[in-house]
Amino acid sequence: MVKVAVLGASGGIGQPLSLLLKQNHSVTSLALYDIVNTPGVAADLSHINTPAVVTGYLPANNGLEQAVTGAHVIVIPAGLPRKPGMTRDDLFKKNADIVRGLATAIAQFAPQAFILIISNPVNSTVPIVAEVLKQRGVFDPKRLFGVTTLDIVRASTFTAQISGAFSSDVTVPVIGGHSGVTIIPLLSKITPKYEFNHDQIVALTKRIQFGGDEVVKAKDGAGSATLSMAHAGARFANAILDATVKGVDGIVTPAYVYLGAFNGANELKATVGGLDYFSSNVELGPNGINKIQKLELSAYEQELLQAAIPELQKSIAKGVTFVEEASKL
Ligand SMILES: NC(=O)c1ccc[n+]([C@@H]2O[C@H](COP(=O)([O-])OP(=O)(O)OC[C@H]3O[C@@H](n4cnc5c(N)ncnc54)[C@H](O)[C@@H]3O)[C@@H](O)[C@H]2O)c1
Ligand SMILES: O=C(O)C[C@H](O)C(=O)O
Repeated sequence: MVKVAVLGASGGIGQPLSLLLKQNHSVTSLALYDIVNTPGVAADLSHINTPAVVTGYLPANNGLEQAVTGAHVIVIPAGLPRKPGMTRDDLFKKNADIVRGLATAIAQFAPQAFILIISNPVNSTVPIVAEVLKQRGVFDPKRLFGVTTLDIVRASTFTAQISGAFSSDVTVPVIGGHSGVTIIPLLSKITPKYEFNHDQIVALTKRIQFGGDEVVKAKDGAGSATLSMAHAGARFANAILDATVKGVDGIVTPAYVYLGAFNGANELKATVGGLDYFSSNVELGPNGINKIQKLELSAYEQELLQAAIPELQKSIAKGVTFVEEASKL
């Protein structure tokens, strides 16, 4: 059995993400958990003639426990989205609590699962989940991922609009974190190779860093990216399933991870100011992360990294402190 659980499955991301995961024939069980509406979403998806058996859970009757128990992959898009004028960090107060609660249940009922965090602010919510798992002695850094795939998707789209390439053929590694200046697109590493001039690099970098704001502004109070995020979340979840269920070799993709217990982590940590969490290309294997790749940066990208480090430091510390304080209550 290959069970995938989506926590926050009734939301703007949760519903289309669950739809896309229902298309993956490796998935035999799809468990949808939310505080509202999952019976309806599950009934609807369950009529699609793909293998996954869909079940919906609410908090009543140990719904969260049932949703995560036995899950191979758990994807978390639960939590509030931004409105215009807000930063992702403005979501911390509400979403930190939500994510901590979900992580507590995962630690107890699904400690072996691959955990994919979408809820913002990702730069802090991933440390929150890690701290909860550490406190309970079940943290495996190879299995916890902050999903930054939307930045990679945007980077392909925005760069192709300038270079004229087919966007689906373009790969741009995006490293750092998932918020404003912590998002560092490596345009020097774009494939197929393309030489942007400096003004183009500066403009594209800014657009990729603040791509989320474009959607928040256009939605005008109705939330943030949901459909493109569902695409990105499914793409990342499918990569994890391919590596860990089908045994597909050679999958490399950026993700925001804890720098520990896999090849390359210490070397990378030394080049990013000692940060405990960072997004870079990870090489996936049957047990999750095999290796994280080192950075090769242009002079401009090095400047971007220096701007990102203090921001990331603050966001990571905020997540860690939150769990420490909460556990004293
Ligand atoms: N990582 C990324 O690139 C990325 C991209 C887009 C959005 N996001 C983030 O994803 C999150 C969700 O965005 P959305 O647009 O789907 O929001 P949404 O409000 O449409 O959906 C969120 C869902 O979470 C549910 N929820 C709330 N508390 C819960 C709990 N304790 N347990 C389970 N479910 C709970 C809500 O009922 C709702 O259905 C936001 O934090 C947003 O900022 C991240
Ligand atoms: O911008 C947001 O708040 C949502 C998400 O992080 C995004 O990048 O679209």
